[in-house]
Amino acid sequence: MSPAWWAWVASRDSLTARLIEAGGEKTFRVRLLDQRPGRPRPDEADALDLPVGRLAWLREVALCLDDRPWVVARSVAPLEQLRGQRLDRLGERSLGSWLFRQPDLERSPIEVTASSAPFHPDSGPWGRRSVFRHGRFAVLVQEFFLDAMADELALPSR
Ligand SMILES: C=C(O[C@@H]1C=C(C(=O)O)C=C[C@H]1O)C(=O)O
Repeated sequence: MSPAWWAWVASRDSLTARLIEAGGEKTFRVRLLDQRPGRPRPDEADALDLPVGRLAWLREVALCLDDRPWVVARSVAPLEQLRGQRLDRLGERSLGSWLFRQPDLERSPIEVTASSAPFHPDSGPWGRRSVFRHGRFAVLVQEFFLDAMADELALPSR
C-alpha cells in the first residue's frame, strides 16, 4: 500500500473530519443510502460475535464532497444493544460525529481489504473495517474509499 493511502486507511480518528479537511472548499455531506433493521452478512455477524440470523441495525451512507461520493460506508450494530443509543435518529449526521463524542470509545484494530464495497456499485482501491465499542454498545463500521476520491486527491491507484 502506498504511504499516501496508508495515511487514510490506517487513520484511527474520525474519517468524517479528515474528509472535511481534505475537501477544502467543497461541501461535505453524509447521504443516507439505507437504514433499517436487517440480517448482517455472516462476516459482519462474526466481527460482532453476533449469532448468525440475529437482527441488527444496518446503515449505509455515502460520504460526499460537493455531492460526489468519496467513501461509502456500511455500519452494523446489534439491535438489542441499540435501545439507549437511538442511532436510528442520526439521519444525515455522521455516525462519527456521535461515536467520537463517547468518552470511553474503544476501537478494534483496523482490517483492510482490496475488494470494493459489496453493497455499492462504485469501485475503489481500499476498504477497511473496525469495531467501535462504548460500554456494552458495539458497532462494526466498514468504509470503502472510492476511485473518485483517488482522482480528486491525486492519490496513487493503490
Ligand atoms: C465512523 C465515522 O463516521 C463516518 C460516518 C458514517 C455514517 O454517518 O454512517 C459511517 C462511517 C464513517 O465513515 C467517522 O467519521 O470516522
